[in-house]
Amino acid sequence: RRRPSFAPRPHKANDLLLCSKQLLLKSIFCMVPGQTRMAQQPLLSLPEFHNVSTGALVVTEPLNFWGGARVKPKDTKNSEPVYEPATGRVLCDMIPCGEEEVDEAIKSAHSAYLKWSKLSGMERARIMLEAARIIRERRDEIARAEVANNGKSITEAQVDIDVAWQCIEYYAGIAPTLSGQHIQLPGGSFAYTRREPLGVCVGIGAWNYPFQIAAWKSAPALACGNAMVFKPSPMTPVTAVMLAEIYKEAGVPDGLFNVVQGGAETGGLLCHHPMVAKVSFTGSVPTGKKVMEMAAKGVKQVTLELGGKSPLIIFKDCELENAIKGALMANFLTQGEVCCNGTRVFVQREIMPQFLEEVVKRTKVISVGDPMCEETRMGALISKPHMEKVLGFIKQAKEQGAKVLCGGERFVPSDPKLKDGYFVSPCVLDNCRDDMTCVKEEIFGPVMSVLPFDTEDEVLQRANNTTFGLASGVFTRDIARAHRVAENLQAGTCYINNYNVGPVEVPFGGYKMSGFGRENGQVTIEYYSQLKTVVVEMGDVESFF
Ligand SMILES: NC(=O)c1ccc[n+]([C@@H]2O[C@H](COP(=O)([O-])OP(=O)(O)OC[C@H]3O[C@@H](n4cnc5c(N)ncnc54)[C@H](O)[C@@H]3O)[C@@H](O)[C@H]2O)c1
Ligand SMILES: C[N+](C)(C)CCCC=O
Repeated sequence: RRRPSFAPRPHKANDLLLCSKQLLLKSIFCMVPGQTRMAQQPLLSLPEFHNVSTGALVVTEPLNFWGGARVKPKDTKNSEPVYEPATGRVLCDMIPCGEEEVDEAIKSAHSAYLKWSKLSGMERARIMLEAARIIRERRDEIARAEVANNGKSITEAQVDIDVAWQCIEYYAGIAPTLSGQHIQLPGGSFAYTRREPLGVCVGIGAWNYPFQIAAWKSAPALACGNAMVFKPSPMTPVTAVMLAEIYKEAGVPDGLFNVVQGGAETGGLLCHHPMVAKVSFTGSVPTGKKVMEMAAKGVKQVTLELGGKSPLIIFKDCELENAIKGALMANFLTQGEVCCNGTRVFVQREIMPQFLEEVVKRTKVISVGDPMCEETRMGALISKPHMEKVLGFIKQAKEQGAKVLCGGERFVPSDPKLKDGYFVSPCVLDNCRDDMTCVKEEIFGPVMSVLPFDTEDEVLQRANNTTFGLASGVFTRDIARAHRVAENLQAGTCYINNYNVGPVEVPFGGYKMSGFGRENGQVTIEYYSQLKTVVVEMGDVESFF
């Protein structure tokens, strides 16, 4: 399978016929490649996602992957149902890996690491570029699987998949440039440094960006010559294994990127395993602390990408139209389930009425509904308990004195198949104070808390008055103020006159309890490699003894 990079996949006549038939019937049936008629058996196995619609997907194939193939779970007794957020229907079972399976996956990764780490950066890059190309080619089927599993809108999922292949492409570009330093020493002696891989790295993911997180972790790891065992969230087990298959198809050695399914117990087995050199974790602060503790026992390196409660500061001299768009982007992507969301929106008092009027008007018209539809802008929350938690935060906010300007309720779309979906109408809260729970805690739902402020000093102090430090944002036309505010905000990212843009060239990560280490950008190479110093004596040994 070697097509020129970025060449579109050639359509076969049958493909076109089947696609148009499928669109006409608007239903999902099992297709066998090359067949001219559709079988009457409802789908679905993973390779046939192309036109999948909400409520139609059932995933039955094994979701573990090591040794270059999908692996059936050894024991199904701890199996958990995984729900499709838009319908509340069971999508598949998540069957956690036990000790023996985790050990097999890690050993498989180690044997691949021994081969992969001996390749040159150019050789690794070629394979990674091929993986990026395949993801690009299969963007829509991966995005559809992601939507079925996560509930976000197809438009956003497509962007997530694009970011994933861009990330792999970016680190493929960096792989050949990894190099050390040459240091001259007296008498012709010298030293040099080598940037070497760490070995087997573990990636543990959250459920909000399942495929993208797997790419953000594996791309720099593989570029540096490591192997990876990745554990997705038990709520989103479906798409990481697609990435594993794509890496395999691109030509990585069997075992280089592996997927084990499971929750806390499986995560613990990974963190404790003696053959693991590093754990890169994305998730909540409490779990991050546990991961760090477990990794500390084996003195393993750790990257922690944790939660946030980020401030977005809107000064009265801003370009208001952009500030409003920025506030919407800062709060409502992925149903508000985004770690770096700017959920504390500080608005300078003089422009508060115009800001609120416009932001509420636009929030009310956000189309919430079937996430597979191109027109939908907000899908369903990840789970019923999570939806209830978000609604609980809104109820508590009202009790504490906040005023709901719009949304904040369970939403039941008119389409009957979505009646049990986990939809919440996007919510804007006014009359907020810094001491309210909705302003202090990460809600991880479509809830924007708006807070008035008067001066720059005051807002900086309030913006920084949090244990989190993932992201921040400022809207102003005053260039000096923008950079001054960026300098003084205690956060790993500060967006000036925009929010939630995430090019893969740009490092991403937290300050304070939002974690440490970085993903994306050149700097992440340092988190997936170690530096060896080689000292070369050209003369005789001078001994004191
Ligand atoms: N900073 C970032 O880049 C980023 C990105 C996405 C999500 N998040 C954060 O993630 C959180 C939401 O995700 P979540 O609910 O999946 O988080 P979570 O902490 O509950 O779970 C994250 C992952 O950790 C695993 N896990 C749970 N207990 C474990 C243990 N004891 N040992 C090892 N692994 C364990 C889970 O199975 C899951 O794969 C939010 O706080 C959000 O802000 C951060
Ligand atoms: C919204 N961004 C910029 C893609 C970041 C997503 C990171 C994870 O929640």
